[in-house]
Amino acid sequence: MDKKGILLVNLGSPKSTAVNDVKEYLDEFLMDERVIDYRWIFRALLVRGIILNTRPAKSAEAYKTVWTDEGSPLIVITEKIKKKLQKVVDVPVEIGMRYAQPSIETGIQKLVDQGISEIVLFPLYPQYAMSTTETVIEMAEEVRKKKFPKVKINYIQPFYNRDIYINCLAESIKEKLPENFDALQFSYHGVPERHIYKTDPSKTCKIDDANCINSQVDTHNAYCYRHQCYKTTEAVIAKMGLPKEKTIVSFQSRLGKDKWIEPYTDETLETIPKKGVKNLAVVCPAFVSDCLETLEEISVEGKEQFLHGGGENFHYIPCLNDEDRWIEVVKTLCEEKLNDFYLV
Ligand SMILES: C=CC1=C(C)c2cc3[nH]c(cc4nc(cc5[nH]c(cc1n2)c(C)c5CCC(=O)O)C(CCC(=O)O)=C4C)c(C)c3C=C
Ligand SMILES: [Fe+2]
Ligand SMILES: [Fe+2]
Repeated sequence: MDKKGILLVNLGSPKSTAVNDVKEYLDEFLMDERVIDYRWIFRALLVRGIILNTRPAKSAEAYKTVWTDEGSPLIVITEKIKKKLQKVVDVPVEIGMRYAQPSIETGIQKLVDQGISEIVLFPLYPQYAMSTTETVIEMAEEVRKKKFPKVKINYIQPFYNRDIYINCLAESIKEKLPENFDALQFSYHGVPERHIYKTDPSKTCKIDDANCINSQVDTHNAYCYRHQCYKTTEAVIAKMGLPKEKTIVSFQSRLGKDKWIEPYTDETLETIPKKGVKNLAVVCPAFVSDCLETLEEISVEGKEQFLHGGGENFHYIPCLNDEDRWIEVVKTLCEEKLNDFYLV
């Protein structure tokens, strides 16, 4: 019987808050053709000729505000998830990051060193996107073919609509919601709009905007990131018994001048107080672990934008992180794949 193991994959962080380390990380990240999907020469001109001249210093300052004694929150939390999962499953668990260290290759190597030849790889993103799930799988396959051709990898699919995840997220939000709030905002990481019309044609958004965001449309292509975000939202608020009128969906972290999927979180935060939303709770379900984008961009910058727009109380709801109920979900999703190895 082949020995099995689990690899949890997250996005990754710079190795320190030094500007040069942030620059190295951003170079690897933004030169990924699934993140900035221009032809190599145009991507290099944009990233190395423009973005990397100014962004690393700005991002390094932002990272300093969230960095902990143990390191980047994203890495520290992913390690905590690994440790808790390891206590409840009977196969070895390792972590790997799509960018920087520990890399996906390092994670696979650690499993192989323990005699493992069948790996369940879990991209820790609830919704599918070219710049998340797809690039993780591409990288893992590249590494596997080049360095570990005898290893089999079974990939966990996006779980944006799985009942066990929805129940877990709904319960977690419910527990953390303040007593009085005018609206609950779901802020998802954005992507350039063209990303949802791209990649493999079977994964492309094929319907108009209104239907894409209408989560009732079941015939919609299962791999549209925007649609999956609306599906997650709809399922969670149904589970919580929250009226749709009390919820807002928006997309954060826009970079550059291209059109990204709308509405934008920063603009929404500035304008909703004028529409009567004075007490706001915000949750970020594109992330399973807190990171720069939630702890700085939402909790600090987002709060300022909301207060500046006339808001009064801003309440950030943390990600699932290493909550026990989330570890149970991770365990279940991993065990499903460990058990169906021969069905793929
Ligand atoms: C074109 C640029 C980007 C796309 C597309 C993108 C998609 C995307 N990203 C995440 C999750 C995370 N992104 C994080 C940081 C981050 N993202 C971008 C750019 C794009 N992301 C940049 C330049 C950065 C670095 C920070 C900065 O300079 O602003 C993080 C946090 C990492 C950390 O160390 O804490 C996460 C997580 C998703 C889910 C996604 C598409 C759906
Ligand atoms: Fe990002
Ligand atoms: Fe769509």
